[in-house]
Amino acid sequence: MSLGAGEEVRFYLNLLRNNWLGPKFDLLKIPGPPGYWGAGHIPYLMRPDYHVQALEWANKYGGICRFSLGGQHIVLVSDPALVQTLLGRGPGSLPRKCIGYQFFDLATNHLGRRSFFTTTDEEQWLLIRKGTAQAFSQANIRRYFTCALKHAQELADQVKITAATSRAGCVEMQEQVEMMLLDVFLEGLFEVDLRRVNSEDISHAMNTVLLEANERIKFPLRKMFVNLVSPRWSYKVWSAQHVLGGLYERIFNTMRARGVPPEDETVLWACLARLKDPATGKPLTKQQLLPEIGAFILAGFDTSSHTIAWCLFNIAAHPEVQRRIKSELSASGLLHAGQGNCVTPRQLSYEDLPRLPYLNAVIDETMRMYPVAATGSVRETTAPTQIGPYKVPEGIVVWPMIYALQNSTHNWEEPEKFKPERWLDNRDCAYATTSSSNGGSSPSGSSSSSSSSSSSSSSSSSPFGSEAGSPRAGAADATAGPAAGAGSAADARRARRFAPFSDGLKNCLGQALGIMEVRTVLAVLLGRFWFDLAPSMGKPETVRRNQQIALTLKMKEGLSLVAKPHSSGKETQQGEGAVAKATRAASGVWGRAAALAAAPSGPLN
Ligand code: HEM
Repeated sequence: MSLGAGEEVRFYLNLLRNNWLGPKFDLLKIPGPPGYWGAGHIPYLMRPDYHVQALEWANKYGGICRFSLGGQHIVLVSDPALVQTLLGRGPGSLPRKCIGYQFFDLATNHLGRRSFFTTTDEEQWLLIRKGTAQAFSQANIRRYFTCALKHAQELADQVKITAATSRAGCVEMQEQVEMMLLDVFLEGLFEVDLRRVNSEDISHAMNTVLLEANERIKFPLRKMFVNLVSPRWSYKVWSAQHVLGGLYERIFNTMRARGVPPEDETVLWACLARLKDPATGKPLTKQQLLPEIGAFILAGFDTSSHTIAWCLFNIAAHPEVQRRIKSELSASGLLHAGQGNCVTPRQLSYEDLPRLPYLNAVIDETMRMYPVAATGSVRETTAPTQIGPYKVPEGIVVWPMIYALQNSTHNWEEPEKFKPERWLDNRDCAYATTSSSNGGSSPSGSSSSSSSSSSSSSSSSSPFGSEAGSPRAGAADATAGPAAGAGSAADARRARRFAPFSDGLKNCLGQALGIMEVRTVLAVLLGRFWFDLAPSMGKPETVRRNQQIALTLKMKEGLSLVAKPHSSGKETQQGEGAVAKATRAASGVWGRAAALAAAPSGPLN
């Protein structure tokens, strides 16, 4: 599938038709902000945090509203029931067919070919999705856990050294975590020898290309001007594409050199290497595989690493939350005891991960407030379509926007507040309590109320993917193939107001891996360090204002934290005292837990 001009011609014909020719149905009845003649709302969206602007419109105009990028009309949807329908598997769902996705190809290959993530060819998507689903099975996630744990411990060692040698113990975490998870991905899923990879270069190249892709999404015509207006930037993007292309090619060559993998090998590279072109019956060619390798790398490290960075930000900004996490870790024997050289009483195990309900509530609340795929998942109408009470023509971009779904005042009470407790107090927190049939077009948000009546405790203790009633219920269970849902049929019918991994057939394939990585890295880091925001970050409000979309949501200036190892005795007086108290109080529990837990390889060093 090449990036042909056909796609763009179709796009501009749509613009013509939607603006001047052809029926508009109810399009112009959809409420929305006034825009500029010709440019529509582009000027409003040029800000780096354009998702915040979109949220403001959703709050003001309701669960369905409209704006435009030049002549391209966009219907922004944040009503949970309607989001569910649009992304779902049943009638009313829309295909992921939108010009915006083609810009991801900048990062996945420099040959101009579509990956299964961006293609409109459903056969290509199904071939890859189905053929690689096994790579994300429980057994494999457990296997990748070993790799993630090793790298998380190395990261913790690195943080300790950097904190000891830098001014005021400051460590830049966003980039560190990014590079570390790239290593996990390459080593765990592709079994690449990391000595031959410069993670820093790859990570910088990915960021450069994603920044450019992001600008093109907002202004598709940019491609024509950027070479003229900014040749130096163009060259930088081109070079970055080649750095990424070089990595994908090396991975491909390594895969081919390994030969045909045995049937029982289901790690990602083996699943990819086994794929056959349905047309020829032969293994996929280099041209076919490179974009797919790129798509997995693109999707697989930026997302998890920025989620971890946002969690660390929230934790550092809320000392009371951090103390509670420490006491939970302490009760499980996973908090550094405060003596010796950073030794935790026992090694973190895979089974521990779902058994840390408070830490997991912090992760869920962070993923609600700062979903890294904030601006996913975009869809497009391919025929006149009913969107809630409105009928819209073909070729309209419909945007069930994750950030607006999870942060709008019509879906949540006090959405701007960081409250991990909401996940503990209400096991149905991920779901809207009522669903509208009209798509919630009322600005008052009558479509779905956030008030929760249930107060049963949810200490999600079941393994990943089968946490019925948990935020991830209904998410794809990789073991069951592409379209499978792990939640009950009743859960699948309930409207979700929390979908950080998107929903429906094309939800996140790697979500079990992502969650495992986030939990593992946080448990290891928080077991060893007390984190404060570095003074250079300013107040938490400043960080919130400095959000940036570079396809994923990140902190514009990175995340600088003061990391205080528990052994240094440098924790803040308040923090240290409370943690020590919690540790003593929990020592009885820990004693029992330690006796029960079979620590596989003894204490950490
Ligand atoms: C916390 C971490 C992650 C988050 C929040 C996340 C979120 C998402 C979202 C929202 C989508 C849908 C995007 C759209 O339709 O526009 C998606 C797709 C995808 N994600 Fe993730 N993701 C995460 C981690 C991962 C990891 C670790 C992998 C590993 C390979 C991965 C692989 C994929 C793939 C392959 C797709 C495309 C699926 C398809 O088109 O069928 N993700 N992800």
